[in-house]
Amino acid sequence: MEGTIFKALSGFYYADTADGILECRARGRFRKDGETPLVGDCAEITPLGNGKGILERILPRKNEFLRPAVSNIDQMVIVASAAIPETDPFLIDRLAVVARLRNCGVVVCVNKCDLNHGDFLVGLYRKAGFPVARVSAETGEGISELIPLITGRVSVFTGNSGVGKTSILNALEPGFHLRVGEVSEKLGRGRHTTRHVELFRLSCGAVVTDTPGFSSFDADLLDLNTKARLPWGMPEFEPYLGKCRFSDCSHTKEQGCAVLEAVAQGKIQPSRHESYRKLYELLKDKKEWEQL
Ligand SMILES: Nc1nc2c(ncn2[C@@H]2O[C@H](COP(=O)(O)OP(=O)(O)OP(=O)(O)O)[C@@H](O)[C@H]2O)c(=O)[nH]1
Ligand SMILES: [Zn+2]
Repeated sequence: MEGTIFKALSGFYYADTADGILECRARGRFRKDGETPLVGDCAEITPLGNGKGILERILPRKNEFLRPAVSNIDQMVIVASAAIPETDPFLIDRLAVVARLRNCGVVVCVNKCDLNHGDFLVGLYRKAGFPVARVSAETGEGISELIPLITGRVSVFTGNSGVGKTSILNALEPGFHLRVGEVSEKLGRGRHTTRHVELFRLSCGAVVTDTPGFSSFDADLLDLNTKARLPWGMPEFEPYLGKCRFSDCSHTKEQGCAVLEAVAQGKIQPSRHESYRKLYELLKDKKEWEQL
């Protein structure tokens, strides 16, 4: 039978199947082949009775991420805020590049609008072409506009620490006290969490996970192929790609660059191009083998 892995914990994989939830072990072959089942995977499972099963095979993935280790994600919901802690647009841009280059959609969710409307962020990302929801997890404002953006899809909620990811998930599902405050203060430095990754099905039909602690997906950013494909990580660059004077144009400083011209004409926003340039510099000196 087939099942979707929604939780991985201490060597057990919990899969949602037609027969309900099965607690599974992976066949020894997985370890031998260096293959790790991920939360989000669709798997072939042999049921063993008693709610237990064996993972036989992972079906082809639509995408996969390293940190958090999840697969088959439809979209990244990037939670941002113009109130404390303010979100740096460069972070949003970085996350959005990772998502797009992994065949994963992006929704920008500007939270804490009860404290600050975040017009700058809302305008910036609407103009860049992303679906944007403006919400307050505190008052519930805008949450009804977020729901259609996530219904029927698997979303990973991410964004800088304290921006309100968990609060939004709780606002989406009242009474769904998603690991609130499950934070170890003992470790001293900042917020360290020992949470596992888990997919949750909300009653509105959305499947969600929030990233354990904060993940900038930087490991994913530096992964294979990002450098060559970076321009395709910026959706509003697309109409101009292939139209530069030089075919190997980096779109950072060249004469006859169609992307730079679009920036000059106000069709691409300077802050988005600036993020692209920073990412380009970051990835420029990475040799292919270092990116593996
Ligand atoms: N005023 C206001 N406060 C909010 C809102 N959303 C969240 N907060 C507060 O912001 C703080 C952080 O919220 P969390 O939901 O824990 O943020 P998080 O993004 O999950 O944080 P990490 O788990 O550290 O990644 C809490 O004190 C919340 O009560 C909001 O819309 N308005
Ligand atoms: Zn160019």
